[in-house]
Amino acid sequence: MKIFSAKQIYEADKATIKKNGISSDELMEGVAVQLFNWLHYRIQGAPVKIHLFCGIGNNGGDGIALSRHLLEHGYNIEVYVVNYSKKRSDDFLVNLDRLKDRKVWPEFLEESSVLPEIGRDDIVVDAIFGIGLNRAPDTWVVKLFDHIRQSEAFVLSVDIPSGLFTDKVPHDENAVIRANHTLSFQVPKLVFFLPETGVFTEQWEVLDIGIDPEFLTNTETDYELIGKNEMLPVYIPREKFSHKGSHGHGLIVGGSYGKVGAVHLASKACLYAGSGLVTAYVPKCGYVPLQTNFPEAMVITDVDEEVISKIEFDIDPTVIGIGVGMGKDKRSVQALDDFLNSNKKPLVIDADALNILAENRHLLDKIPAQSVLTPHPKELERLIGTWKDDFDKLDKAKAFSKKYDCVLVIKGSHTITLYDEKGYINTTGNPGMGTGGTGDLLTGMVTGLIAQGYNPLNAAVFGVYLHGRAGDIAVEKTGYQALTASAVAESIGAAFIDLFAVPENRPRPNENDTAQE
Ligand SMILES: NC(=O)C1=CN([C@@H]2O[C@H](COP(=O)(O)OP(=O)(O)OC[C@H]3O[C@@H](n4cnc5c(N)ncnc54)[C@H](OP(=O)(O)O)[C@@H]3O)[C@@H](O)[C@H]2O)[C@H](O)CC1
Ligand SMILES: [K+]
Repeated sequence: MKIFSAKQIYEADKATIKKNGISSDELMEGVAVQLFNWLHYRIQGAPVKIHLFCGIGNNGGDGIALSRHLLEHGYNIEVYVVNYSKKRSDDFLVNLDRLKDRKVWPEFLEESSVLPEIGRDDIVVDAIFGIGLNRAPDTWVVKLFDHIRQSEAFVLSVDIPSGLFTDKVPHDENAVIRANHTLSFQVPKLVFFLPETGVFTEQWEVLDIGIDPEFLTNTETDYELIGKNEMLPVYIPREKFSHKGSHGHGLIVGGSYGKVGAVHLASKACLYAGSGLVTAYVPKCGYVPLQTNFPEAMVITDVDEEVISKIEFDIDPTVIGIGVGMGKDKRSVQALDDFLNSNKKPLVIDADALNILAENRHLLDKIPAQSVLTPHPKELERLIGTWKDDFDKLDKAKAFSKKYDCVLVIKGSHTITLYDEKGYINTTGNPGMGTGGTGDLLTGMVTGLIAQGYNPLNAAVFGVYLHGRAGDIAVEKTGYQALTASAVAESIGAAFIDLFAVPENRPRPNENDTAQE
């Protein structure tokens, strides 16, 4: 799903209005009906008090129009206009008049107003600011946000939590509404997925408000949200007469005394992701454990007992995943340097190999084009330097990806893969996956996908998706606390199968007809 900027959303509105021959008021009315249906379906006419806080622009207009529908269905509403500006949008005014025609006069809240009482069990609809926010809200409006927060009532935000910008991090975290749920129009906003700004809404959901499909299809965006629908077309089906030689050969280089398990996990994930063959290149101490515990893998050992000291082999791998459990011993730094001088194979670079690159920056010029780098936040900081906030981080990461022509995978609760100025935001995964070894699995999976013929960008985006999905499947049996990387690895197969699963509640052909008989 594409993630549009605020500017593109305004353009989409205009395109829809023109193409469908409707007015902006009609578009807003459609929005209000969608909002009403969402609420009505959930509260089913219950007499719960609903406080609607509306601004003076179109976000406020949405809230006022929703009030009318709630009123007409007998809901217990209280409407407030948060009068933060003398300006009014046309559609806000039209809807305010319609409400007044029905004998509802909202209370206008100003700086000096006594704030209304809100009960814990009430519902607050936040339609104060939408995507038109362009400066920090006034202090008295921030006090209102705080008053709403203190009430502990359920907060439903319209389009975006008020006070949240679409393209920057707010200076004051209290100057943003804390939403329990946000109903976002047509597309989610980028800020829902960044660590510093995603915290302002617990849940989000997209409402289809009928934006022109042609505009949605034809407009390129800087970010895309990645779910099953985006990954299905990327999947490369297995051909009937293919064999292990057709699915590539992944080589995993890494490990050091006490950290051979990382190579074990990465090699296993490489194979489970579909690589035809996998070889592990480890210090001598890794030979016995790998051969004993992982018979499917071939093993080549370094001349050194405990560290990687020379990366030399006489096999012809399709792709090499390097760095897991490797450590930063001087000999390994030299080995990586020498290896990069002669290597011509695609690379997936992780963990200590990234740290070595960060500390020996001349090595970055030697990585092959479209190498995949998979840093966690600390490793990323070593590579790109510190950042002011999440947006600055994305800018710096994009510049780094461009400079070194690499696919940069920024690991996090929503992992973002960057390449060629575009970001792919992952939607799978869970907090249980913050446990040792899961990063090694990702390295192995991306290596395994490249081995089979996925291009590096697709391998990174698909690998991240499948990795998270495998974690989501595994956690259902283990719970967050007991989730291990091994359990995630064992669910990689199920993550592939899940790509083709039909949702249980989708009616099968003629199922409804039969049910009526
Ligand atoms: N396709 C869609 O998604 C649709 C969305 N709709 C809704 O429209 C809003 C956006 O509405 P808009 O009127 O453009 O903006 P807001 O309602 O967010 O803000 C209103 C005006 O407030 C001013 N402003 C901005 N920041 C502040 C501030 N800190 N203090 C005071 N005033 C502020 C600003 O005007 P200025 O001229 O003063 O700068 C805003 O214009 C969207 O979020 C949806 O809810 C449509 O209903 C239909 C389609
Ligand atoms: K809002």
